[in-house]
Order: sequence, then structure tokens, then C-alpha cells
Amino acid sequence: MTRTTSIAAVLSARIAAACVDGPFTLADGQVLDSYFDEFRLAGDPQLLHDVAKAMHALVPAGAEVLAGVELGGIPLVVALSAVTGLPGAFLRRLPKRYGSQQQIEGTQVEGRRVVLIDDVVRTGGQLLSMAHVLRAAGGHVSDALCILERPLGGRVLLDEHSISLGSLLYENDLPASAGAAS
Ligand SMILES: O=P(O)(O)OC[C@H]1O[C@H](OP(=O)(O)OP(=O)(O)O)[C@H](O)[C@@H]1O
Ligand SMILES: O=C(O)c1cc(=O)[nH]c(=O)[nH]1
Repeated sequence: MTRTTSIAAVLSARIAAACVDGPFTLADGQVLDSYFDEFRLAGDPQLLHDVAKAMHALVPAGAEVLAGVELGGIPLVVALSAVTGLPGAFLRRLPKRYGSQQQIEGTQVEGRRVVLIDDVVRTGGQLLSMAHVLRAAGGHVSDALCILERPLGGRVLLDEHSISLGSLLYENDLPASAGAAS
């Protein structure tokens, strides 16, 4: 059994409990009958901690900053920072319109090796967009991590932009009803 497979075997049943009935409309208008609700996972402190401990094994050597994507990546990056001791950055989808006016909050990313963190990867579009933001700010981005990867092209898209994706679970680790394409 590979490391990721053993993690999936231990955690997948507990994570599957965070898969709920829809309908759930995605940003692109697509409607899922059921979906993985990361906020149920993040609202369970023991499960969030156990997921972060499992993800620790996927953090690449040399990582200097963990950067979570609004909103699903934020509780995850906080938990993973606490487990790894690595500083966290928090990525807004758009710059704040008042106050700090920042898109990247938290620790500085310039000149540092930054690992992107999100809950779900589907097309990879969200992570790629955030990688562009980090790179424009001088961060070095060559890795991303997620809890759940769906086979919708995200891995390939990210690879085309020199970003390696590490996933705790793959869609087929979850019950067939949990948002898989029918
Ligand atoms: O790989 P992609 O096709 O880009 O899809 C994945 C993205 O979509 C989800 O965000 P969502 O829009 O549900 O926002 P939320 O995290 O604020 O709930 C998820 O958290 C990822 O950021
Ligand atoms: O594929 C999912 O389950 C999923 C997609 C998404 O955008 N948001 C979410 O919470 N789950």
C-alpha cells in the first residue's frame, strides 16, 4: 500500500461524511447532485487536525510558506501551518477594497518557496490564478496541495505551468455518489 493510499484508507470514510446532497452550483454554473463540503470538515476540529497531519507528509522538502486560497483553503492552511510550523499566507480572490488593500495577507512570499493549499481541485483554474498572483509578488510556486482531486484536468493544467499537485484523496476514494461525474 502506498503512503497516499494508506492515508486515504484511514481518512476517506471520515472525509466522506463531509460529502452531502446538493444541488450545489459551481462558479461556472454547473450543478452537482452531491458534493464535498470542506466546511463541514473544517468545522470538526479533530478531523481538520487529522487531515492536516496527513497532509504534512505531502508538504515538499524546502517549502517555506503555505498559502491558502479563499475560502476553502483558509482553515486548511491554518491547521497545516500549526502542524508543520511553516508560516501561512492567505490569498483573497480579489484585493481587499479598503484597509490593507492586499490580495495576499499574512507572511511575506517574495523570494520564498510557496506551496499553494486548497480544498478541492477540479479544473485547476482557481489554483492557477492564485499561482499567477503569488508569482507576480515574487513567490516561487512549484507545488500545490489539496484534500480532494477530481479528474477534470486540474493536474494537467497545473503541470503545464510547472506546478506539481499533491492530493490527499482522489475522487474514487470517496463514495460514487460524492459529486463524481455521472
Ligand atoms: O479547480 P477549479 O475548477 O478551479 O475548482 C476548485 C475551486 O472551486 C472551489 O471553490 P468555490 O468556488 O466553491 O469557493 P469557496 O472555496 O469559497 O467555497 C474550491 O475551493 C477551489 O478553489
Ligand atoms: O467538487 C466538489 O465536491 C466541490 C466543488 C466546489 O467547488 N466546492 C465544493 O465545496 N465542493
